[in-house]
Amino acid sequence: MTELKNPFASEEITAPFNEEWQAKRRVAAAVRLLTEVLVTSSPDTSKMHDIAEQLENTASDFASSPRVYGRLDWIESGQHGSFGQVSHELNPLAGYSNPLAPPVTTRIEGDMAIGRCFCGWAYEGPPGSVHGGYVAAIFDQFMGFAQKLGKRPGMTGYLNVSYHHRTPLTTDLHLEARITKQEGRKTFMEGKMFAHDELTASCEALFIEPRKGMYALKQQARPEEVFSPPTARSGA
Ligand SMILES: CCCCCCCC(=O)SCCNC(=O)CCNC(=O)[C@H](O)C(C)(C)COP(=O)(O)OP(=O)(O)OC[C@H]1O[C@@H](n2cnc3c(N)ncnc32)[C@H](O)[C@@H]1OP(=O)(O)O
Repeated sequence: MTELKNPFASEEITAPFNEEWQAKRRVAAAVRLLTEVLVTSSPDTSKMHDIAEQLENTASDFASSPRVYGRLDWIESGQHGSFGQVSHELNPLAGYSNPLAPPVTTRIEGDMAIGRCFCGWAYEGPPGSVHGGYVAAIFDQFMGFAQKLGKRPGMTGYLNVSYHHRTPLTTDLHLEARITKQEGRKTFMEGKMFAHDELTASCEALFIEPRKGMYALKQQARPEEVFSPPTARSGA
């Protein structure tokens, strides 16, 4: 079971597996900063075109290194860490090496899961507030971690989110979750999100352990095609 052991479950941020991830965390932090600056600044247009060219060159330079697509490929060589360690880095909500991740941090305290998150201006939906889709995504990640309490890890069957108050940007968000019921492969949970002690959102979630267990997912077919993001130059 160590392969899928969850490395998110510490109050401290788990250290990177090796120097490669340490460097990638730094790059990811820089990209996060870039995203924050992009959506909160207004340089003149020609300066922005210059910046875009620099970034395009940086991306090409990056892309010329060996490419690895997907966590299964990342673990294949044994050089980049275990499935859990790679997930810890690349998870789209909690991965320190993935600039899409705010990131969400998580830990277990007794029979509760506790989480923390902080969303900058790039996450704005309603004015000054976190986009509701991101609130749901944060819950999905957090509840997916919290099901660890039940020891039957599975995938989200449903996630019903209630939005009580706006969830503010640039504010420490506190998350709590607990199991309400377990029936065989099914784990039912409830979760809450707070900002400054105010309940902003809550959820009810069902996670279902797949018939053949989570390991079976590793045997399933993986996407074949290499994804090339559209660029402004290609007109998208
Ligand atoms: C360990 C880290 C995990 C991290 C998770 C991160 C969170 C995620 O983003 S997961 C991604 C989003 N979720 C998904 O993609 C899941 C897609 N769905 C599936 O793959 C499958 O439907 C799966 C695995 C959930 C269940 O499939 P399977 O194992 O075949 O279940 P199956 O035997 O049909 O049903 C089991 C039970 O669950 C119930 N059930 C299945 N789906 C649902 C559902 N959506 N809602 C309610 N009940 C359901 C069935 O009715 C059945 O109940 P009972 O035993 O009482 O008859």
